Amino acid sequence: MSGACLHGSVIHPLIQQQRYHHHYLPPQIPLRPLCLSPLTATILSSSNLNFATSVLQRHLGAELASVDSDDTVPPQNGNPTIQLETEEKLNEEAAPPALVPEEEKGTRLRKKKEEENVFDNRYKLRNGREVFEEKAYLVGVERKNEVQDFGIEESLSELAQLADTAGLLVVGSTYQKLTSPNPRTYIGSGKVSEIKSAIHALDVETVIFDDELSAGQLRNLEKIFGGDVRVCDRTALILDIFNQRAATHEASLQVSLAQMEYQLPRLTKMWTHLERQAGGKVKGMGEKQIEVDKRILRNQIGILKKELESVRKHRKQYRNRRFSVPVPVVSLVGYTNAGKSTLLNRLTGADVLAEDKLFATLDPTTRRVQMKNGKEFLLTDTVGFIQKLPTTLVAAFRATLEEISESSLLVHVVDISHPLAEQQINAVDKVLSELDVSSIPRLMVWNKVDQASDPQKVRQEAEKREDVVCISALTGDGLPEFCNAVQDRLKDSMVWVEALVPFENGDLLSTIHQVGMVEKTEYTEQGTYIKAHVPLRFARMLTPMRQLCLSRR
Ligand SMILES: Nc1nc2c(ncn2[C@@H]2O[C@H](COP(=O)(O)OP(=O)(O)OP(=O)(O)O)[C@@H](O)[C@H]2O)c(=O)[nH]1
Ligand SMILES: [Mg+2]
Repeated sequence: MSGACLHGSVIHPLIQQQRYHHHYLPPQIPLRPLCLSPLTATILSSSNLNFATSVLQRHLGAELASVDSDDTVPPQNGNPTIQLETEEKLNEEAAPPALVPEEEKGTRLRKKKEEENVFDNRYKLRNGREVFEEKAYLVGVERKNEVQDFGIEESLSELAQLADTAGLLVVGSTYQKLTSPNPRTYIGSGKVSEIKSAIHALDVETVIFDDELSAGQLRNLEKIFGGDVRVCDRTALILDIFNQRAATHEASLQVSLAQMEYQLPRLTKMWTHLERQAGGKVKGMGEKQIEVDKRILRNQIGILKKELESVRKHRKQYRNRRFSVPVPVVSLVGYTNAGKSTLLNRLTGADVLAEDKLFATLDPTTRRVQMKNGKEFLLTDTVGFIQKLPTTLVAAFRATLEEISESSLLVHVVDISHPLAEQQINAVDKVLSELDVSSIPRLMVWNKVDQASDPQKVRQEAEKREDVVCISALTGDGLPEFCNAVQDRLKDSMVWVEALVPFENGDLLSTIHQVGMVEKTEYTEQGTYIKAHVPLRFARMLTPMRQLCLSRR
């Protein structure tokens, strides 16, 4: 199967066994006439059951797609699974029953039962969904003559974490030092043979490369590894996690779009499949079909983009409404697993999922932070970043990340206890530079100080630096200092005013107290005299009163 997806990990073994029939991930989008070819449409997971069922029924015909009532594979978690009756299965059923001695039948049954038990044990609950724990083998390449922030072993260990988050069981890994990747197989032929042996020895089902592979490389490697071994890359793995995690309509749309854009240049497996089926005679047919599929996918991408545009408009309107009360917006950004959601939860009592997994958050969540001094700001939690984050993914999430570009302050949350904290900071800076947010003031927060090997030393180091606050979102340590630092930074983005506010403008005065930084209040006969830092729009509203104030002097 094509390296474009790992979705097989979320469906039952009957479908697993037909893996080479799956070509790309099912878009997690509402029902619309997606006319993928029958072979292409055979990707199913319980999460998009309706979508998949309808696609299958429409394109395979109702007799080929049915909700599974097969008692050998019980529905998982109450979610019905879909069983595909592929050509092989239909042929199998058509064949006359062979005569098998009773004893042999018993042994076969026992063996089947044992196999089923092994399969059963490999169903795991990940991201709130049941997944089939495939055995994965990781492969990386260290480029000679190139200085990388993340060493190869560190990058592979992060890849293992990603694989674990996706619900795979990592059984081994390897890497190779290369001057430049092999255009056919990415790695050298010796390494390919070594991996092939490992595949057999360890029963590997998926080989994951730490770097993005071309369609040709994916195809060649799958051919060499043979059987049902699938090959995929880091991007496909991240997309698979995003697919599992997407909880809202907008996130689903964005993930679908990113998946389709990733799959478009990689639509090759169908061709291979048809070729394999008919000994190359229908090669032309396969090629034609791939063109049809590409066209369908392109149309689908267009529809998705339009739909995202409308969601984006809606979000903008919502943001504009929110801005009618101009509470400053502070966005939390940072490497995945740094503790952004934990910080938001801690400060606002929100209930955002925070867990020791990568990419726990996909959707931005905004909550109001009320400080002890009565001041307020809005805090937005965003999707985490990671090294080697493909530009297509950053682009796909641009709509969500627009929240970041419209904030008054970016708080960069760092897991300071992580051995690669510095490299993670660089990776985040790199993504931020792609988002064009360089003009927004930033504050750096060193989180998880409680977990650092020498918390005291970390605190001392932070004190030396002006732009860093040390906290523990988990224990609450340093949070008052964090809020003060946020206020100080926000002040920098405001306008300094001295104004005389007439008593009849009492509402305005209280809003200024709420959103601005008032340094002096004095009650006079003409009104309230204030000295404050206020957001620009308030400075403009206060203009006539500022003149009043000047004439008072
Ligand atoms: N020891 C310790 N653990 C923390 C702290 N802050 C967060 N964590 C843990 O770190 C893990 C990740 O936290 P999240 O808040 O989900 O991280 P995130 O940055 O939102 O991650 P993504 O949503 O994946 O980008 C969780 O297991 C938290 O409990 C901290 O200050 N100290
Ligand atoms: Mg989070």
